[in-house]
Amino acid sequence: MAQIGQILVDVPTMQTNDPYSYAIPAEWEHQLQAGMRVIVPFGRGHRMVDGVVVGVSDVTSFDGTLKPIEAVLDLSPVLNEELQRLADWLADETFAFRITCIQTMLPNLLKTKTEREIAPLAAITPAEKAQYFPDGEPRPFDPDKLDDGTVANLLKLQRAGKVTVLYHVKNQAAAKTTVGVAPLLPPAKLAEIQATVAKRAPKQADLLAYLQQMVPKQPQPQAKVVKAAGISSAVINTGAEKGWLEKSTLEVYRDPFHQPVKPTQPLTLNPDQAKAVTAITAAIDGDETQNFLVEGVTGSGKTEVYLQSIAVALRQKRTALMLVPEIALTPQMVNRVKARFGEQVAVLHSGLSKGEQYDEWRRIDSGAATVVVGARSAVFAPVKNVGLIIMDEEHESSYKQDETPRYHARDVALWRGKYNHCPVVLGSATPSLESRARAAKGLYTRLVLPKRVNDRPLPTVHIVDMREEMKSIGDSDFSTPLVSAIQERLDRHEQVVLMLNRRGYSSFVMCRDCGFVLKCPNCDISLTLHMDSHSMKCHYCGHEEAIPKICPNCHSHKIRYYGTGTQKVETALQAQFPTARILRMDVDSTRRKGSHERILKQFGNHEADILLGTQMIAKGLDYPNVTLVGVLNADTALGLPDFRASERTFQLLTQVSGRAGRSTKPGEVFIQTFNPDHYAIQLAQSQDYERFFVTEMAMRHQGSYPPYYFAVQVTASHEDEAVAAKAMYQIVDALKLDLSDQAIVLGPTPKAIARVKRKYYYQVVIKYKNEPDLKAGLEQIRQAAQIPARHGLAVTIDPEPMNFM
Ligand SMILES: Nc1ncnc2c1ncn2[C@@H]1O[C@H](COP(=O)(O)OP(=O)(O)OP(=O)(O)O)[C@@H](O)[C@H]1O
Ligand SMILES: [Zn+2]
Repeated sequence: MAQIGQILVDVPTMQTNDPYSYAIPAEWEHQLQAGMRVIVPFGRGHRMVDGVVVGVSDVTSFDGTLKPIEAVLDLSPVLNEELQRLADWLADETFAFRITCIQTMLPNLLKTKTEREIAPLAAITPAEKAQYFPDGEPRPFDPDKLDDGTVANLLKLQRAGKVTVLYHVKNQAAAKTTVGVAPLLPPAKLAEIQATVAKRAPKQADLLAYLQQMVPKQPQPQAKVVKAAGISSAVINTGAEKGWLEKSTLEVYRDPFHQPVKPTQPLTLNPDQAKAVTAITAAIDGDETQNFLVEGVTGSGKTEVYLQSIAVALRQKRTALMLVPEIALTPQMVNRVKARFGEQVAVLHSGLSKGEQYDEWRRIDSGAATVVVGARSAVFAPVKNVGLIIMDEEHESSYKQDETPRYHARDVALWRGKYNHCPVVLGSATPSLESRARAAKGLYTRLVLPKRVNDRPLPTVHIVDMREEMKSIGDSDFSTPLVSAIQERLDRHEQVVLMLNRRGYSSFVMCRDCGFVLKCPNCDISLTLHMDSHSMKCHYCGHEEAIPKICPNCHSHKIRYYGTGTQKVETALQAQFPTARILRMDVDSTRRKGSHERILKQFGNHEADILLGTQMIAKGLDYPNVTLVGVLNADTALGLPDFRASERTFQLLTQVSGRAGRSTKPGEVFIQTFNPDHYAIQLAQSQDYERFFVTEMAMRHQGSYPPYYFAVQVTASHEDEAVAAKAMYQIVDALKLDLSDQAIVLGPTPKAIARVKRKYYYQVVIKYKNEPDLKAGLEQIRQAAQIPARHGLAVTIDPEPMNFM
């Protein structure tokens, strides 16, 4: 009996979305499993491409045309059964290629070309070790270069847990290294030499003294040795020449969360928290899948509810997955989880090197890590036997992926909850309308934490009408009441958080004579002035050019800056409060790795009085000394042509307000706005989520928007505007929608920013209640969009657009 493998090849096109059959070479028979990666010849030219096994079946004989699998990259599946099913579902849901979905789910290291080694494990017998690892060291593993018998035997050892396969990135250029120093001689010997050189070369004696108290074979960074021993690096070189010490290359571990954290014990829950934990516990124990929406005001202690629920899952020998919006912005949350659960916590985030990511992934896959914390893509972590999935700040739009596959982590979490028979807990102070509406329908059980812990009050929120303020403060960005509130805090040594939703120095540059605005040559967007780099930048494509001194259009010298950015406000703020220590946090100040954490840590240590930032400072911060929050421009989002503009504004204002007065000192908030009567701003003032929900739902109903309607956004882009537009009209025709009452079509229209990176974007938004043929229709469009005749035309389908822009 022979076997054939069903292989999805890594060639994301329509024709290859279904697996191809390949003959399984004899040595891999009954070894090859679904979820393993392979290399196969593809197409007429027999070009070698990567692929993933999705099925294996027995056949009596091969059809003569079947090509054989060229090589097998894994000894065991990198995608377990659950993740394989998830990939199928994901491809279906998001109109993406199956191979693209699989690639999205794997850690980066497994996506790149890697070198493999096979290494002995403790369980190996001396005889086996002698046979396969003659020098006792791991050996390169390339099944292609080994004879079939050896491969088969190594596979057997692997299944018996006696060997393991290690992956190395070929290009380790990204790894940060430094010079390490370790003693080569035992301490007694070093002491002996020290005595002989003490008079003649006191610096060498110092080095020898230091080396004696080092742990053998544990290199320390050279810089550290130089400093601690009080010597120069020339002395280290002498030591190396004389054979006292050995230099080596040390990899610097760059995980900002690797610092040890002080362990914490569970807190005594207040009655609302206890009720929530009890309900979640019952669902972890129960057979039916039950999902929850934890709606808790800012500072109500949601984290403690999560942590104690995770503990319940762990006690049952199950695992837990916790999603956070963005790891870099939530170091406090990661530390809290680590402080409670220690070594068994794995953290997945983009700040890790590929190797570190892969190490964490493997700790999860092997079951060594039982609690996983990570941002959006961590929802694909290979945790098994999941007992609980938590999604903190569930309303955050960063949970939705903006590129293919356009998935929402919430939907993936719900799918995995069902698969694992475990509850999904969505938590927020300001749940998304979708989630709150589903809770109202009974799809989620609502758990409410209506008060802050220890009955601390919510902050007092003031609305500042900037239309009035402008009369006295001119074009300053700070209203009179905000200025005196900041001064008060500085006098009392308390801390201030200021939010401004625009980075850069000013918004745009305009000529006062001819009205010319400097725009990006590639995109339909004006360029932003950046003072730190002394240039004009496009926030969409990264285009950068010099700041104009005269108008490029009319050559007038009256070219001026308009609008406000974080850099400009920082300068103005410093001028107003010369002694205040200010930290700025925006995309520009946090470009370097680890800078988010550093800024937040500095602020947490009260090394600064004011933290000024974009909306990235609104999330999760829990600093007891912050008693004042100021929002400089509450209106930025309100003006956008986005049906979620009010929701986003309400959420952002409520979240950022929630940073004030979280400990014993009460908090105060000033919201500067030109729309003081807008309901989103008024209700953010009273921090009344329920009223906002009811009001906004009425608006959505009136406008036939989600969550009353489902929506799909189809986009076509091409360098030629006419091609993009025409494609959109053809697509709408082809869909044959029932426009009588089930579907509403908006467009085709150019997108809000019609041109990005030299391509024109046209879109259509289809809102529908129940359109049974829509999915099949869209699937067809996806296929039609692949026709080579339409070269350069890209069609994308977003099944749950975050906005219609
Ligand atoms: N039962 C409790 N007893 C005492 N302190 C508690 C208790 N629960 C939580 N806390 C403390 O209250 C503070 C606020 O809790 P936490 O940060 O979890 O709030 P949150 O609901 O997540 O708020 P936000 O949505 O604003 O981030 C924390 O410092 C936490 O340690
Ligand atoms: Zn641009």
